[in-house]
Amino acid sequence: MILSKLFQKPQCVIQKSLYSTIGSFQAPLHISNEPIKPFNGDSSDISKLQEALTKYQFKSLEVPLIINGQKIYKDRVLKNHINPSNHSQILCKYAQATKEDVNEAILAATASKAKWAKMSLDERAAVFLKAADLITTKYRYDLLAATMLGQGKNVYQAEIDCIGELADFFRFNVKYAFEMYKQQPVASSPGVWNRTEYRPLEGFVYAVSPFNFTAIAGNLFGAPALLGNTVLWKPSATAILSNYLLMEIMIEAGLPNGVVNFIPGNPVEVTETILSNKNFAALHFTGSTKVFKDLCKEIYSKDHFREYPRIVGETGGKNFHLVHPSASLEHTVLSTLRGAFEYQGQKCSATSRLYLPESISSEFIQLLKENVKKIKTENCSINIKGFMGPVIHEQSFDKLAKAIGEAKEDSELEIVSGGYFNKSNGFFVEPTIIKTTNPHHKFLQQEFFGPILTYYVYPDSEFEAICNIIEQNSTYGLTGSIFSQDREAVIFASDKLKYSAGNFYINDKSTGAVVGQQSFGGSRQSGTCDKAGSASLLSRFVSVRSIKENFVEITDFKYPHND
Ligand SMILES: NC(=O)c1ccc[n+]([C@@H]2O[C@H](COP(=O)([O-])OP(=O)(O)OC[C@H]3O[C@@H](n4cnc5c(N)ncnc54)[C@H](O)[C@@H]3O)[C@@H](O)[C@H]2O)c1
Ligand SMILES: N[C@@H](CCC=O)C(=O)O
Repeated sequence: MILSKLFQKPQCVIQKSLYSTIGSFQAPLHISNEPIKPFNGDSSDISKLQEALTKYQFKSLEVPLIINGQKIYKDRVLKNHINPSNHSQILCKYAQATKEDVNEAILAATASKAKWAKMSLDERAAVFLKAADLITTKYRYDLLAATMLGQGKNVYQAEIDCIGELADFFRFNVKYAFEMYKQQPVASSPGVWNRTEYRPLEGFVYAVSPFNFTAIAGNLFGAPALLGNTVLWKPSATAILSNYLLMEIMIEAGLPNGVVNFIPGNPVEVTETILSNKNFAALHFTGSTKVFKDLCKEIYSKDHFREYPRIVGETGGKNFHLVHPSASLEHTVLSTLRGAFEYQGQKCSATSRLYLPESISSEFIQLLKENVKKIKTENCSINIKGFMGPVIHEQSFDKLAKAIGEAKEDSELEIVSGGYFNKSNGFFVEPTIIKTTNPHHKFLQQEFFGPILTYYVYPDSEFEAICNIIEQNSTYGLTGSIFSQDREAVIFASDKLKYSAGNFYINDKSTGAVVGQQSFGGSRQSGTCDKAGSASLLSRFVSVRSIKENFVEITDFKYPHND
């Protein structure tokens, strides 16, 4: 159907602008962070959530591809999205895109581009503001349930993700886009008028999203689309349920057909087809460092693209908590527990390495162990009050079990708490604390992406030396925290660790960036540091054009100095 449209006889008529603004608009003034529900007693919230959880557990949904607004399911290879808390439960079956589907999606993105790009920002923004309102009202409990069931989150982790952060991304991106459009030349010479245009990129954007945050998936397709780009979105195989629901919400919010095309599928095959098209203009990726590096290599190996592709990637982390002897003990212990074990350590920002001064290390670890022992790994969709659920899939479970097995054999490592795992029902790994005597040990450098916290004890007198060691071992550069009541120590660490963390926290845990408050991202092996939740990220998806209009006509080619 789309192919025939594309090859109709071209009509060189000046297409009457369908959209013209007769007003200069601004983003709604009330844009602020979405309030987070505490789920600590309001029975109506909890009963609505439980109703949604029941609905989605037994819905056995069929998830189609969505290309040019058309749902495609029939005759496609189907895969299961299972519940990681109860892996015998299939949450949905989803269609896998074929090569032909991907090419259809490219045609749809190409065909819908002109109209979407020609819409004024306020028209495009309205779709995302509407979506944010649908997310935080009509579909709030559905999205929570889908994220809890499909990605193994407890209700609080789901609430800060698929409700708070997702709505914040959509709303604050609108605010940032209007502010960006307002950035105009600061001068025009006499008889000249200079303007700046923020064109969308000339081709289509490829969005590739991770399993662990529904919000990140929304931002990966949403930020480019808001600016007039059209997108092919490949979701993670272990986030299908929530991601499909989000796509449905976007359609209800008025997203025109073809602007975002939902194409789950074999990531290698989907990518290969996309990168073979010259109109590929940008990769918007979040995921592991290895995958991102492979994608970059593949993109750089090709020279057929019409424009230099923009590559925006947020990847792995090995985030530190550095504790100074002056730190407030209980606050630091509890912050470390949250940073390391909330969402089972499956945050790119999770605290996975800890540096303790000798003078407080025993008391610190004792208090940490006492609190960790209160944590039960369980199905947090059944026990709404649960703290810790499963890891996302068997591959992750086996990787973590292997690491724990290695720790038991390594003379430089000692498991001081946890070390247990069981995948008979769900992929459950206990919160595990490991001590190392080697400040350069690989357990202090390698990302496990699970509930494993490794710590090293340093002599109190060697605070500066440990800062140097942390800097030296920071192949990643995502997040990090200093806990200290000593201002000079904070200043020293902040300076010495300037490039060890793109998000640097003082007396707070290494997770939990909030859109509009701490834009998120890091450099080194953690990504391109384009800072999700900021105007700088949006700038990566526009192709700026400078316009100079001259009102004065010349009457001679000579310049004043010519004779
Ligand atoms: N820096 C950040 O903001 C951030 C946020 C979330 C997750 N992460 C990182 O992501 C990882 C966890 O997420 P994950 O397990 O979903 O990551 P992943 O790299 O396994 O998958 C991410 C996406 O890449 C796709 N993919 C996998 N192999 C591919 C290939 N060869 N070609 C094209 N696409 C491919 C997957 O299908 C998925 O959609 C961790 O390393 C974590 O640190 C980083
Ligand atoms: N932005 C989130 C982490 C996202 C990666 O997984 C945080 O700051 O905790």
